[in-house]
Amino acid sequence: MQKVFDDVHALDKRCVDKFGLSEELLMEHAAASMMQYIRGKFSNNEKILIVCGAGNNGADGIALARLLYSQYDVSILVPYHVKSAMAKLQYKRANLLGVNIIDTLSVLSLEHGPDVIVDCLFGSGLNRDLDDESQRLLTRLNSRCGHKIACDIPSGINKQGQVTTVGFCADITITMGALKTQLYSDVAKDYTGNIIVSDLGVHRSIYETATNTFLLDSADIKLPLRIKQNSHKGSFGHLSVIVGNKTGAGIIAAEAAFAFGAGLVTVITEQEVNVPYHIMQTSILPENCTAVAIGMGLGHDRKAQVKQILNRDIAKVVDADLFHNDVILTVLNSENVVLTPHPKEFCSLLKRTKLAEITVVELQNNRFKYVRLFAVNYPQTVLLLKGANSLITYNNIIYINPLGSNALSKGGTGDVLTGLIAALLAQGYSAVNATITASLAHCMSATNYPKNNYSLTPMDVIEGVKVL
Ligand SMILES: NC(=O)C1=CN([C@@H]2O[C@H](COP(=O)(O)OP(=O)(O)OC[C@H]3O[C@@H](n4cnc5c(N)ncnc54)[C@H](O)[C@@H]3O)[C@@H](O)[C@H]2O)[C@@H](O)CC1
Ligand SMILES: [K+]
Repeated sequence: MQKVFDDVHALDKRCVDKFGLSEELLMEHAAASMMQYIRGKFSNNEKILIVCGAGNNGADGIALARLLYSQYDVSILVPYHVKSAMAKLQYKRANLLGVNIIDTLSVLSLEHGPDVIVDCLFGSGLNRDLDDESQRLLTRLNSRCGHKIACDIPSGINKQGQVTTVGFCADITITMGALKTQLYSDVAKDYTGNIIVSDLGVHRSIYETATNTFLLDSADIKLPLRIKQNSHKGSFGHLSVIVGNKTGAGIIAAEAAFAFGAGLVTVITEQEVNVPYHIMQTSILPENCTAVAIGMGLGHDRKAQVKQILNRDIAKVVDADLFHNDVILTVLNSENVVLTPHPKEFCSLLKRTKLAEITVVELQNNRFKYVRLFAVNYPQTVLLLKGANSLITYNNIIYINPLGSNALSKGGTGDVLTGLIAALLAQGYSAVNATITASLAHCMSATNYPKNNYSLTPMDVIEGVKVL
């Protein structure tokens, strides 16, 4: 788990005030870390184009050019007059050294384009929409071949993680000091490439302060591996899955839960459904059940039964249709409840809770803002907002799961996730731990899937969690 920050300006300032570092020293480290990355990957004399803006993001790039000069065939493209004091200083140094400085892309030959393009146009100082010239430049850079590195933040991604017009499409983002939330908006996922952090003169653990946002990784998974031999099916919980009108959703969730370790799984249904032999079925909730999954394919019937089940003091995952029903309000802020909405369902939840009345576009543009709003009002409820980077919140902390894959954009994969979370709740995991592990397992299964990414089925995801 790594720390993530909304803004690192205060952390930069703290380095200067508390540890006596200077802005120049921080910048030297930023440039050196990009140099190290390039040296580790590219041989001498490769062609490197560094595109530098007027502020300190540009200054990082100009300093990088100085460090790479003579070992590589370096050019810096400076399309606007440098403005910040550091950019002016770095520009003067690069000039004295004889670095090739150009002001337009067209002077570079198309046939022998650069092997590496480093984007240092805008970083954290982007404070307005890109003008036509910057848009054209970024579009042309994106269309060029070559390994693409973004310095700090891909140009065009704003503070909220939105790309309003064009953004630099990087293979890797080398971000300065610490991870930033804007790099983990859903939109940003198509621009950042891999993300690594550069130290800025002190080790990252010293640079970073306290935060309430964390980035999950595969090491955070805690699989329900069985330890004790002296066990029986009851040792691993009994999950009830409420099956609704669309019976497939509940059956997929039940299958997923069985594969993820639940000792017993029963589907609760008023009609006879076709389930595998190892899944039981009945019409009322068994007394000994240890968790419930409800909402998937439910439709809007059975209101009395749904209310009764939601009122039972038992761990539950609530999904899908229930976010469009005021009955959801009865479970908010009770312990051991996990909500797993997709963006449209989350908008409905926000409306029902009277926290906000917004469109899906507004939500997607401000995912962190609205998840935090929910978290502040319902700190005891675990929320998992689905997306390219799913956000999980509990107790005012946000966990980002960046491992999502486009292969999961398929009907039925959400039902698998519900089943995985419910399986862990049934086995006694806390709501937040169940959600973190299930969400990671779901994504890791999709990532490990060996066939083409368009072909993944919910059953493949279930198969994948068996071999993590
Ligand atoms: N503050 C520090 O101590 C450090 C800063 N560093 C670098 O400095 C960067 C931030 O530098 P700045 O605050 O100077 O900001 P930037 O360099 O990101 O951009 C600011 C400049 O771009 C202009 N600008 C903003 N939006 C624009 C738009 N849409 N179209 C045209 N021009 C636009 C501004 O007027 C300003 O001239 C970080 O991203 C990082 O790369 C690093 O060197 C590490 C240390
Ligand atoms: K940049």
